Amino acid sequence: MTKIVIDNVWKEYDDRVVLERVNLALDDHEFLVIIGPSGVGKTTLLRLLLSQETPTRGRILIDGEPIAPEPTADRGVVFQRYSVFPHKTVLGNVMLGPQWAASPVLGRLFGARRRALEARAMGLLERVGLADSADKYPAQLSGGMQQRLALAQALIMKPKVLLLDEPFGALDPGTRKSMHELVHELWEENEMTIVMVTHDLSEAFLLGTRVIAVDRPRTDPQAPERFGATIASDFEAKIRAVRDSHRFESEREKLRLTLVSSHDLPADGPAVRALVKD
Ligand SMILES: Nc1ncnc2c1ncn2[C@@H]1O[C@H](COP(=O)(O)OP(=O)(O)OP(=O)(O)O)[C@@H](O)[C@H]1O
Repeated sequence: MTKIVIDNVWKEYDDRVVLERVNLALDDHEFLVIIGPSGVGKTTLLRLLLSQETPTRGRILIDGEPIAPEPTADRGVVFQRYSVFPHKTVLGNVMLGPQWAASPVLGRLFGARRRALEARAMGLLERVGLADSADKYPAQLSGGMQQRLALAQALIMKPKVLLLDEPFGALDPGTRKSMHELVHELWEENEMTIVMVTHDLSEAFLLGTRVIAVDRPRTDPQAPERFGATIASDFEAKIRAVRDSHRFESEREKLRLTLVSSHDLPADGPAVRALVKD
Protein backbone atom coordinates (compact mmCIF):
# COMPACT_ATOMS: atom_id res chain seq x y z
CA MET A 1 0.00 0.00 0.00
CA THR A 2 1.49 3.29 -1.04
CA LYS A 3 0.57 6.90 -0.43
CA ILE A 4 2.09 9.69 -2.48
CA VAL A 5 2.22 13.33 -1.46
CA ILE A 6 3.31 16.04 -3.90
CA ASP A 7 3.92 19.13 -1.83
CA ASN A 8 4.17 22.48 -3.66
CA VAL A 9 6.38 21.06 -6.41
CA TRP A 10 7.95 23.25 -9.08
CA LYS A 11 10.09 22.21 -12.02
CA GLU A 12 12.11 24.79 -13.89
CA TYR A 13 14.72 24.45 -16.63
CA ASP A 14 16.84 27.63 -16.55
CA ASP A 15 14.29 30.45 -17.00
CA ARG A 16 11.55 28.13 -18.17
CA VAL A 17 8.89 27.17 -15.65
CA VAL A 18 7.33 23.84 -16.66
CA LEU A 19 5.41 23.00 -13.47
CA GLU A 20 4.46 25.25 -10.57
CA ARG A 21 2.63 24.82 -7.28
CA VAL A 22 1.68 21.19 -7.87
CA ASN A 23 -0.05 19.79 -4.79
CA LEU A 24 -1.56 16.35 -4.58
CA ALA A 25 -2.22 13.76 -1.89
CA LEU A 26 -2.83 10.32 -3.27
CA ASP A 27 -4.40 7.57 -1.19
CA ASP A 28 -3.35 3.93 -1.05
CA HIS A 29 -4.06 1.87 -4.12
CA GLU A 30 -5.27 4.75 -6.27
CA PHE A 31 -5.30 4.69 -10.06
CA LEU A 32 -4.43 8.30 -10.87
CA VAL A 33 -4.78 9.44 -14.45
CA ILE A 34 -3.13 12.65 -15.66
CA ILE A 35 -4.59 14.41 -18.69
CA GLY A 36 -3.59 17.70 -20.28
CA PRO A 37 -2.62 19.40 -23.54
CA SER A 38 0.51 18.35 -25.37
CA GLY A 39 3.76 19.72 -23.94
CA VAL A 40 2.18 20.92 -20.70
CA GLY A 41 4.38 18.84 -18.38
CA LYS A 42 2.61 15.50 -17.82
CA THR A 43 5.68 13.39 -18.56
CA THR A 44 7.77 15.75 -16.46
CA LEU A 45 5.47 15.01 -13.52
CA LEU A 46 5.90 11.26 -14.10
CA ARG A 47 9.68 11.68 -14.35
CA LEU A 48 9.64 13.49 -10.99
CA LEU A 49 7.77 10.51 -9.48
CA LEU A 50 10.38 8.21 -10.98
CA SER A 51 13.31 10.38 -9.71
CA GLN A 52 14.53 10.81 -13.26
CA GLU A 53 14.13 14.52 -12.46
CA THR A 54 14.25 16.40 -9.17
CA PRO A 55 11.89 19.22 -8.21
CA THR A 56 13.37 22.70 -8.35
CA ARG A 57 11.22 23.50 -5.32
CA GLY A 58 8.90 21.49 -3.08
CA ARG A 59 9.06 17.84 -2.15
CA ILE A 60 7.57 14.46 -2.93
CA LEU A 61 6.85 11.94 -0.18
CA ILE A 62 6.17 8.25 -0.66
CA ASP A 63 4.60 6.63 2.37
CA GLY A 64 5.66 9.63 4.41
CA GLU A 65 9.33 9.45 3.42
CA PRO A 66 11.12 11.77 0.98
CA ILE A 67 11.28 10.09 -2.42
CA ALA A 68 14.59 8.33 -3.17
CA PRO A 69 16.86 10.61 -5.22
CA GLU A 70 17.50 7.88 -7.83
CA PRO A 71 15.08 5.55 -9.65
CA THR A 72 14.41 2.45 -7.56
CA ALA A 73 12.95 -0.97 -8.30
CA ASP A 74 9.80 -0.20 -6.33
CA ARG A 75 8.78 2.33 -9.00
CA GLY A 76 8.17 0.62 -12.34
CA VAL A 77 7.49 2.35 -15.63
CA VAL A 78 5.97 1.50 -19.02
CA PHE A 79 6.31 3.96 -21.90
CA GLN A 80 4.30 4.35 -25.09
CA ARG A 81 7.27 3.16 -27.12
CA TYR A 82 8.22 -0.33 -26.21
CA SER A 83 11.06 -0.36 -23.75
CA VAL A 84 12.00 -4.03 -24.02
CA PHE A 85 15.46 -5.30 -24.99
CA PRO A 86 15.45 -6.52 -28.62
CA HIS A 87 18.31 -9.02 -28.24
CA LYS A 88 16.70 -10.86 -25.30
CA THR A 89 13.89 -13.39 -25.53
CA VAL A 90 10.55 -12.65 -23.92
CA LEU A 91 11.50 -14.74 -20.89
CA GLY A 92 15.00 -13.22 -20.83
CA ASN A 93 13.48 -9.73 -20.81
CA VAL A 94 11.29 -10.49 -17.80
CA MET A 95 14.16 -12.11 -15.87
CA LEU A 96 16.62 -9.30 -16.56
CA GLY A 97 15.55 -6.83 -13.83
CA PRO A 98 15.63 -9.27 -10.90
CA GLN A 99 18.91 -10.74 -12.18
CA TRP A 100 20.63 -7.34 -12.21
CA ALA A 101 19.12 -6.52 -8.81
CA ALA A 102 20.41 -9.78 -7.28
CA SER A 103 23.71 -9.90 -9.14
CA PRO A 104 24.80 -6.38 -10.20
CA VAL A 105 28.19 -7.52 -11.52
CA LEU A 106 27.30 -10.54 -13.64
CA GLY A 107 23.65 -9.79 -14.23
CA ARG A 108 22.99 -13.54 -14.00
CA LEU A 109 21.71 -16.01 -11.44
CA PHE A 110 22.55 -19.69 -11.30
CA GLY A 111 21.11 -22.94 -9.95
CA ALA A 112 18.06 -22.93 -7.71
CA ARG A 113 17.78 -19.16 -7.61
CA ARG A 114 17.68 -19.00 -11.39
CA ARG A 115 15.07 -21.76 -11.56
CA ALA A 116 12.90 -20.01 -8.96
CA LEU A 117 13.11 -16.74 -10.89
CA GLU A 118 12.32 -18.52 -14.15
CA ALA A 119 9.20 -20.05 -12.58
CA ARG A 120 8.08 -16.66 -11.31
CA ALA A 121 8.72 -15.04 -14.70
CA MET A 122 6.78 -17.79 -16.48
CA GLY A 123 3.89 -17.32 -14.05
CA LEU A 124 3.82 -13.64 -14.90
CA LEU A 125 4.01 -14.34 -18.65
CA GLU A 126 1.08 -16.69 -18.21
CA ARG A 127 -0.77 -13.88 -16.45
CA VAL A 128 -0.24 -11.40 -19.30
CA GLY A 129 -0.97 -14.03 -21.96
CA LEU A 130 2.57 -14.45 -23.28
CA ALA A 131 3.57 -17.87 -21.93
CA ASP A 132 3.48 -19.39 -25.43
CA SER A 133 5.83 -16.70 -26.66
CA ALA A 134 8.48 -17.09 -23.93
CA ASP A 135 11.22 -18.09 -26.40
CA LYS A 136 10.41 -15.45 -29.01
CA TYR A 137 12.26 -12.17 -29.51
CA PRO A 138 10.45 -8.79 -29.24
CA ALA A 139 10.65 -8.22 -33.02
CA GLN A 140 8.45 -11.31 -33.45
CA LEU A 141 5.69 -9.81 -31.25
CA SER A 142 2.83 -7.45 -32.12
CA GLY A 143 2.67 -4.00 -30.51
CA GLY A 144 0.12 -5.16 -27.96
CA MET A 145 2.23 -8.19 -27.07
CA GLN A 146 5.29 -5.97 -26.61
CA GLN A 147 3.32 -3.77 -24.21
CA ARG A 148 2.23 -6.89 -22.31
CA LEU A 149 5.89 -7.84 -22.10
CA ALA A 150 6.80 -4.34 -20.87
CA LEU A 151 4.10 -4.71 -18.18
CA ALA A 152 5.45 -8.12 -17.10
CA GLN A 153 8.96 -6.66 -17.04
CA ALA A 154 7.80 -3.88 -14.71
CA LEU A 155 5.61 -6.13 -12.52
CA ILE A 156 8.28 -8.75 -11.80
CA MET A 157 10.04 -6.11 -9.71
CA LYS A 158 6.90 -5.92 -7.54
CA PRO A 159 6.63 -2.14 -7.80
CA LYS A 160 4.75 -0.19 -5.16
CA VAL A 161 4.12 2.46 -7.78
CA LEU A 162 3.60 1.75 -11.48
CA LEU A 163 4.00 4.70 -13.82
CA LEU A 164 2.43 4.43 -17.26
CA ASP A 165 3.24 7.06 -19.90
CA GLU A 166 0.62 6.74 -22.65
CA PRO A 167 1.12 2.97 -22.61
CA PHE A 168 -1.70 2.28 -25.07
CA GLY A 169 -1.13 5.25 -27.37
CA ALA A 170 0.33 3.22 -30.23
CA LEU A 171 -2.16 0.34 -30.09
CA ASP A 172 -5.21 -0.35 -32.26
CA PRO A 173 -8.63 0.02 -30.56
CA GLY A 174 -9.21 -3.74 -30.05
CA THR A 175 -5.80 -4.31 -28.48
CA ARG A 176 -6.27 -1.18 -26.41
CA LYS A 177 -9.50 -2.52 -24.93
CA SER A 178 -7.92 -5.81 -23.90
CA MET A 179 -4.97 -3.92 -22.42
CA HIS A 180 -7.39 -1.77 -20.41
CA GLU A 181 -8.91 -4.93 -18.93
CA LEU A 182 -5.50 -6.44 -18.22
CA VAL A 183 -4.11 -3.34 -16.51
CA HIS A 184 -7.26 -2.92 -14.45
CA GLU A 185 -7.09 -6.55 -13.31
CA LEU A 186 -3.38 -6.31 -12.52
CA TRP A 187 -4.02 -3.14 -10.51
CA GLU A 188 -6.74 -4.91 -8.53
CA GLU A 189 -4.60 -8.02 -7.94
CA ASN A 190 -1.44 -6.16 -6.89
CA GLU A 191 -1.52 -3.69 -4.05
CA MET A 192 0.11 -0.98 -6.08
CA THR A 193 -0.63 2.63 -6.91
CA ILE A 194 -0.79 3.44 -10.61
CA VAL A 195 -0.12 6.84 -12.14
CA MET A 196 -0.92 6.99 -15.85
CA VAL A 197 -0.64 9.74 -18.47
CA THR A 198 -3.07 9.62 -21.38
CA HIS A 199 -4.56 11.88 -24.06
CA ASP A 200 -7.67 9.74 -24.22
CA LEU A 201 -10.43 11.09 -21.99
CA SER A 202 -12.65 8.03 -22.13
CA GLU A 203 -9.66 5.85 -21.17
CA ALA A 204 -8.97 8.22 -18.28
CA PHE A 205 -12.48 7.97 -16.89
CA LEU A 206 -12.73 4.27 -17.55
CA LEU A 207 -9.58 3.33 -15.62
CA GLY A 208 -8.92 6.12 -13.14
CA THR A 209 -10.09 6.23 -9.56
CA ARG A 210 -8.99 9.83 -9.83
CA VAL A 211 -8.38 11.99 -12.88
CA ILE A 212 -6.47 15.27 -12.82
CA ALA A 213 -6.09 17.77 -15.63
CA VAL A 214 -2.79 19.63 -15.80
CA ASP A 215 -2.76 23.02 -17.50
CA ARG A 216 -1.33 26.52 -17.31
CA PRO A 217 -3.68 28.77 -15.34
CA ARG A 218 -1.73 31.91 -16.22
CA THR A 219 -0.07 32.95 -19.45
CA ASP A 220 2.14 35.90 -20.30
CA PRO A 221 2.18 36.52 -24.07
CA GLN A 222 5.40 38.51 -23.71
CA ALA A 223 7.12 35.70 -21.79
CA PRO A 224 5.49 32.33 -22.55
CA GLU A 225 7.96 30.47 -20.35
CA ARG A 226 7.28 32.58 -17.26
CA PHE A 227 4.43 30.49 -15.86
CA GLY A 228 4.20 26.76 -15.49
CA ALA A 229 1.38 24.25 -15.42
CA THR A 230 -0.39 22.99 -12.33
CA ILE A 231 -3.38 20.84 -11.46
CA ALA A 232 -6.25 22.69 -13.13
CA SER A 233 -9.01 20.18 -12.34
CA ASP A 234 -9.40 17.22 -10.04
CA PHE A 235 -12.30 14.99 -10.99
CA GLU A 236 -12.15 12.68 -7.99
CA ALA A 237 -15.67 13.33 -6.74
CA LYS A 238 -17.23 12.93 -10.15
CA ILE A 239 -15.36 9.71 -10.81
CA ARG A 240 -16.50 8.22 -7.52
CA ALA A 241 -20.11 9.22 -8.21
CA VAL A 242 -19.96 7.72 -11.68
CA ARG A 243 -18.35 4.51 -10.49
CA ASP A 244 -21.04 4.04 -7.90
CA SER A 245 -23.67 4.38 -10.56
CA HIS A 246 -25.47 1.25 -11.76
CA ARG A 247 -25.40 2.64 -15.27
CA PHE A 248 -21.66 3.15 -15.40
CA GLU A 249 -21.26 3.25 -19.18
CA SER A 250 -24.07 5.68 -19.88
CA GLU A 251 -23.13 7.83 -16.89
CA ARG A 252 -19.53 7.96 -18.08
CA GLU A 253 -20.66 9.04 -21.51
CA LYS A 254 -22.88 11.71 -19.97
CA LEU A 255 -19.96 13.00 -17.93
CA ARG A 256 -17.79 13.08 -21.02
CA LEU A 257 -20.40 15.01 -22.94
CA THR A 258 -20.76 17.43 -20.06
CA LEU A 259 -17.05 18.06 -20.17
CA VAL A 260 -16.96 18.74 -23.90
CA SER A 261 -20.10 20.86 -23.95
CA SER A 262 -19.17 24.52 -24.25
CA HIS A 263 -22.32 25.51 -22.33
CA ASP A 264 -21.67 23.43 -19.29
CA LEU A 265 -17.96 23.49 -18.64
CA PRO A 266 -16.57 23.80 -15.14
CA ALA A 267 -14.83 27.07 -14.29
CA ASP A 268 -11.58 25.63 -15.61
CA GLY A 269 -13.28 24.36 -18.73
CA PRO A 270 -10.98 25.68 -21.44
CA ALA A 271 -8.21 23.48 -20.08
CA VAL A 272 -10.42 20.43 -20.30
CA ARG A 273 -11.83 21.29 -23.71
CA ALA A 274 -8.31 21.43 -25.09
CA LEU A 275 -7.80 17.82 -24.09
CA VAL A 276 -10.64 16.36 -26.00
CA LYS A 277 -9.59 14.90 -29.30
CA ASP A 278 -12.39 12.50 -30.15
N1 LIG B 1 15.27 18.27 -19.88
C1 LIG B 1 14.53 19.30 -20.31
N2 LIG B 1 15.10 20.50 -20.54
C2 LIG B 1 14.34 21.55 -20.95
N3 LIG B 1 13.02 21.50 -21.18
C3 LIG B 1 12.41 20.33 -20.97
C4 LIG B 1 13.12 19.16 -20.52
N4 LIG B 1 12.23 18.13 -20.38
C5 LIG B 1 11.03 18.64 -20.75
N5 LIG B 1 11.14 19.93 -21.09
C6 LIG B 1 10.04 20.80 -21.53
O1 LIG B 1 9.00 20.70 -20.60
C7 LIG B 1 7.75 20.83 -21.25
C8 LIG B 1 6.85 19.71 -20.82
O2 LIG B 1 7.28 18.50 -21.41
P1 LIG B 1 6.53 17.12 -21.13
O3 LIG B 1 7.20 16.08 -21.98
O4 LIG B 1 6.48 16.89 -19.68
O5 LIG B 1 5.08 17.44 -21.69
P2 LIG B 1 3.83 16.46 -21.89
O6 LIG B 1 2.68 17.13 -21.27
O7 LIG B 1 4.18 15.10 -21.40
O8 LIG B 1 3.72 16.46 -23.48
P3 LIG B 1 3.11 15.35 -24.48
O9 LIG B 1 1.65 15.23 -24.15
O10 LIG B 1 3.31 15.98 -25.82
O11 LIG B 1 3.89 14.10 -24.28
C9 LIG B 1 8.02 20.83 -22.74
O12 LIG B 1 7.91 22.13 -23.23
C10 LIG B 1 9.41 20.32 -22.85
O13 LIG B 1 10.09 20.89 -23.95
